[in-house]
Amino acid sequence: MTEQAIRVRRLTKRYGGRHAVAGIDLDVDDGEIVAVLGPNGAGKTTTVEILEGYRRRDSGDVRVLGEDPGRAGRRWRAGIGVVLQSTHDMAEMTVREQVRQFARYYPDPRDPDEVIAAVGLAADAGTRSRHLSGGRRRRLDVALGIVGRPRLLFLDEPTTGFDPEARRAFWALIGELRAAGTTILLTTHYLEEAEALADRAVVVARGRVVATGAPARLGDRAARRATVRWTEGGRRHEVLTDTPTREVSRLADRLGAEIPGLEVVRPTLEDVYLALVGPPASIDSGADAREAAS
Ligand SMILES: Nc1ncnc2c1ncn2[C@@H]1O[C@H](COP(=O)(O)OP(=O)(O)OP(=O)(O)O)[C@@H](O)[C@H]1O
Repeated sequence: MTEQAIRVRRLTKRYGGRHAVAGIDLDVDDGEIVAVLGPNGAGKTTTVEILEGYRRRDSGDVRVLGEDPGRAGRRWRAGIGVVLQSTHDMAEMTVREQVRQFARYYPDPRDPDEVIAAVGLAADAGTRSRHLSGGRRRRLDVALGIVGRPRLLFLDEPTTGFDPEARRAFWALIGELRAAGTTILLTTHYLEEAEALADRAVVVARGRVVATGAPARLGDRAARRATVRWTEGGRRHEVLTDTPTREVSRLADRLGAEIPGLEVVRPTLEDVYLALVGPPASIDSGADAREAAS
């Protein structure tokens, strides 16, 4: 069944006089994993919460699993799974109790114990959630998001605060959901997360889509350009080029086989992303990557 899971046209939402979402278009096919990337305040959560039916839009056309989330009923809700940014509090209940309770909300849930095992929490099934580490707590959130066997899963910044090991384990879990055919829309600040997980990335800044495409090809032309630097006549020289190999070979003809101080630098995905979204107010690692590349 190839159908569009999400179709959004000209979506807007204002808070007071300010646009949080200023005309977003978004398409997600069935079975696709799409990452919405963007800095703090870009409008990602507002957009996703409108798609989940938790916020009202001001204008625009929104279809999620064929329905308008602003009007859809319980049957529609049973088809979506949601992992919010900040979680509900059932701190005194154990992992197993929470997953079982959530399973009761759905007409055709997965087996709670299988879900607990799938997210790697089998050893913690009897643990109260307030005793779980941040990473394990997030796995429980995912378990609650998938126990209803959703066709479409929303993950809002699922790995914020994870250490690298927990992040990789989480990525593996998403890979399993992908293999099972789940459609996933996730928001993230992490470019490497979009690259690891998503078929397509949609970059949002100031309430608008500023780029869309396969994560590795974001910014496309800019991503293929390279900077060639070398030393000649006691000075550093630099050119920006689409054809660095030809440039280097021309230099070699002119300067001899060993070109003094030769460097060929391609922009990292971080560089391309930062160029798209503007100043990196909230993207510390991006600033580092830029410094390292320059
Ligand atoms: N309930 C609200 N009332 C007023 N303004 C809001 C509300 N929710 C969000 N905003 C504002 O709307 C803009 C977009 O916020 P949103 O949370 O959608 O961005 P985001 O991209 O998800 O950011 P983050 O990565 O920090 O979660 C921000 O300027 C935010 O301050």
